[in-house]
Amino acid sequence: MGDTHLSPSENLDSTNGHDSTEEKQNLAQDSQINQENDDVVPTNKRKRDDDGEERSLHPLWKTSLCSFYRSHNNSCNHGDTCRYAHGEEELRPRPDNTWDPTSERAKKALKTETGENCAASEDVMMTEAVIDGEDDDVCGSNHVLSKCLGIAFKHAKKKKGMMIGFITFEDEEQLKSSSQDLEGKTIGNKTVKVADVIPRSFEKSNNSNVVSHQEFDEGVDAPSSGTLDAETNDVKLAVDGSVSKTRNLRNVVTPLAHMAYADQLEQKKTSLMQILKKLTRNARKACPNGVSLPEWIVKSREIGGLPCKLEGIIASPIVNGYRNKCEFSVGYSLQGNVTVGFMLGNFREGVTAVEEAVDCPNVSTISCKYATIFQEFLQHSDLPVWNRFKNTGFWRQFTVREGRTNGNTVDAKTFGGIAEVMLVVQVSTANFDNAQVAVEFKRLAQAVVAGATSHCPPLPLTALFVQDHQGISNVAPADAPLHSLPLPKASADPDLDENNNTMDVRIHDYINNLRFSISPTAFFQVNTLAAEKLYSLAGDWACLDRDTLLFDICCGTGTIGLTLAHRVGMVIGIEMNASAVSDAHMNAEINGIKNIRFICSKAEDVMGSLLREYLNVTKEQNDPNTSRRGNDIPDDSACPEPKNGEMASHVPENSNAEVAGEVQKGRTSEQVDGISEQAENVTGSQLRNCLNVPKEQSDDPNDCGSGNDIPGDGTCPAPETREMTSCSENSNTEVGSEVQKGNSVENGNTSMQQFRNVVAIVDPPRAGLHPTVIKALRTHPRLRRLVYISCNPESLVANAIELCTPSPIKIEKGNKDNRGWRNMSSAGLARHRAKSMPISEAFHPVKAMAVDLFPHTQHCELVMLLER
Ligand SMILES: C[S@@+](CC[C@H](N)C(=O)[O-])C[C@H]1O[C@@H](n2cnc3c(N)ncnc32)[C@H](O)[C@@H]1O
Repeated sequence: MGDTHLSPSENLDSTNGHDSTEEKQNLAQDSQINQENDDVVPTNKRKRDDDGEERSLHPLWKTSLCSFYRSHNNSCNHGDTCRYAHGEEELRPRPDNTWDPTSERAKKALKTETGENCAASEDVMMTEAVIDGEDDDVCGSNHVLSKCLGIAFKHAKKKKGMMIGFITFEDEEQLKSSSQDLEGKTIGNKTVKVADVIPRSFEKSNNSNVVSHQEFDEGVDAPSSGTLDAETNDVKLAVDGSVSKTRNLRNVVTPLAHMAYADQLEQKKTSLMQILKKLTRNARKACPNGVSLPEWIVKSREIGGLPCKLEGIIASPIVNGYRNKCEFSVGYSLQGNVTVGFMLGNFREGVTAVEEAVDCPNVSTISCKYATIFQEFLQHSDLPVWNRFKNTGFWRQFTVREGRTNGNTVDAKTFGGIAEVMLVVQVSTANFDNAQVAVEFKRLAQAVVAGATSHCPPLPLTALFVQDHQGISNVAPADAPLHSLPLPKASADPDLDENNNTMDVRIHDYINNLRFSISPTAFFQVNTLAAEKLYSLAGDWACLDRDTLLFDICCGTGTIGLTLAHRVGMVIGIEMNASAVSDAHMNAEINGIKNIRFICSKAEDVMGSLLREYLNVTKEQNDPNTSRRGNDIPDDSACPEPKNGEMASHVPENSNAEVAGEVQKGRTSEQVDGISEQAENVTGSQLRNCLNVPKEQSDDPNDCGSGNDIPGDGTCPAPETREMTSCSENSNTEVGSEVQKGNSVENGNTSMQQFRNVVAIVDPPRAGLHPTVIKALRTHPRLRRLVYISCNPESLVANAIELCTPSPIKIEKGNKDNRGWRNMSSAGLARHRAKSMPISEAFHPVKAMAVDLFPHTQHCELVMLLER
């Protein structure tokens, strides 16, 4: 699941079909390719604005890359910090508009293929994408074509499957000659095919109904020229060139707000049921010939085709003003006024109008008040607001994050329960004079403090940050520069202290009586009280006891693992966002929780290695009679006993190698554990070092040394992945040292203890789990129970298809039937991938439950228990 904050793109998902069929179809049309086993290079021309200014990219590209990547791989792997989601960053030319394969960056990127360190960055996206990809790779760039391709193909030669590259040309002539050069070119055993990218609906020039970007841009500056209806405050949108829709902000942001809450819940439940049925249908279709249908599919007939019972939907404890984080867009209203609010539509549809969020019931009173304060400030600012078409301007986005006191409920009418507020203003300082910027920031701080204290009672105000982001979309990378602005002391509010300008300022919230420290960019569930219910449910379904090793996959600031740590032997949290991991460490510390470790990495890069590392058991250790049991926590009688007999049949007698051997039967080494090449390269010792587990200790599961003798050099080995790099390098050095400090020293003695139950709770971003993670989870026989939490039921279903479809008796060689994958739904792609899953015992869906974290919207969390 992704951060469900009210970003323009996200809060509009429900109505603008972020995941809708319509979008999939559009995405599928991104290029005209439908080839099998060939490298295909869709082409496109670089556009110029009517004023002659060269646009850095064709609007089509703004969403195409990641969308394509997603539709192709069903995951873009970049989570909340995904810049591909908007595609612009990577599609922008480098400042010098060249890609130099001899540069240090390129060399470093290339080194990854040879097993050396990779300092992958945005600029090496081309190669990064190729490295990232697993079966089929996608890359895109409008860097100078030929050099890029040279590098990309060099990687592609070593990879299997199809590779796609999007290329932009300066002019028609270049397009033509390059296409001719490329068409039919062979690289290794692959042949390049060139195809045109199909423009999206609003870009089709022959469609007179479509509102062009230019028109809209003019509409923004001079409202009378746009297709605007100022009287009704509505905008007529040309969608797909034919359908005209009328929207207002309340309908866009909270489309269910007109319904009674009970009816909203009922509607969500009904639509979830429809989505869940796809799991049954697709797993049935994917069930290999000669393999009998699993019992859950057979029994699904008794429950209307559902894969398991949908037990119900848990209501949100509060329905209005529940959001603890709102990301407001900055732009112009339909009347042409500078406005802080939400966008009326999707940029992809050509909509940039921003309207105030006054009538959106999910937004808290405090957030609304701060949006108004900021809006009033902007209306008198000397610096311009961001222009989404020209990619120029200064003020971009305004985020309000709230922290509650323990035990209080959020009351939308007062500020009850909200004790802390953090404001983050996103700006783009490039092209602006430093001195002017400094003056403006000072004025901003004064305005915010004055606005806060002018209320009675004064609005809470804990910190004010500015985030400097030059990219085209507002989705800033995790390492975008962040500065804290000093808040002037306000006489009316003695709590506001001018000295609170350190970067350490955070807000806090409480879940299950634990205190969580939240840094400005870290993920935290937006509906805290409902999240509490979600985590409790996940914990109950996970059947935890002191003999449980819990993997908290995509753990964010550690909330799930930390709230459940007291119920298990040990938690391993895996999270790719460095500041979230840093928060997670702090949260463990402030709550005195020691049996938890956090790993700062993409799950796909470490999951297989971690499972091998932690589940390296001997027969004795696997024997229920000799394994350690927690005495102080009784087993939950509602939970089935782990099937030790079954485990024994999967877990070999002795070594790790034998574990692999068992899984390996009938497969190539590449398939073993389903670990990608790069993940395989993360060795046990590298992980040990990142976890600060000394070799002697981790090699011997019975060695319960104190871990105090860990050499404190604070370095990790040079790993293959960016995330492992992050343990030791560059911007993540701090986190690296956090990881080193972590809890592992104190808990070194539990690091390699064996646990009878091994459970994973996964809570991925909207795109779902990376295929490599799915394979790792599915092919590790000791993992018997998996609780899947998702705010995107479609991706849960897709991942569950892969986890629950029975293996064939024997993997068919040369199963390369990827014809038509471009038009496949996520479920269809999952079915396709399920066919090449290494032979392994499938999970089965046991039960599902919805938890409503997002009243008034169509979104909802879905939890599913999978067992085997
Ligand atoms: C939906 S949030 C869940 C966070 C946490 N479980 C919670 O409830 O607060 C998803 C988290 O996954 C992280 N993430 C995204 N892609 C990831 C990946 N490939 N590997 C590890 N973490 C990832 C994001 O940074 C984000 O913190």
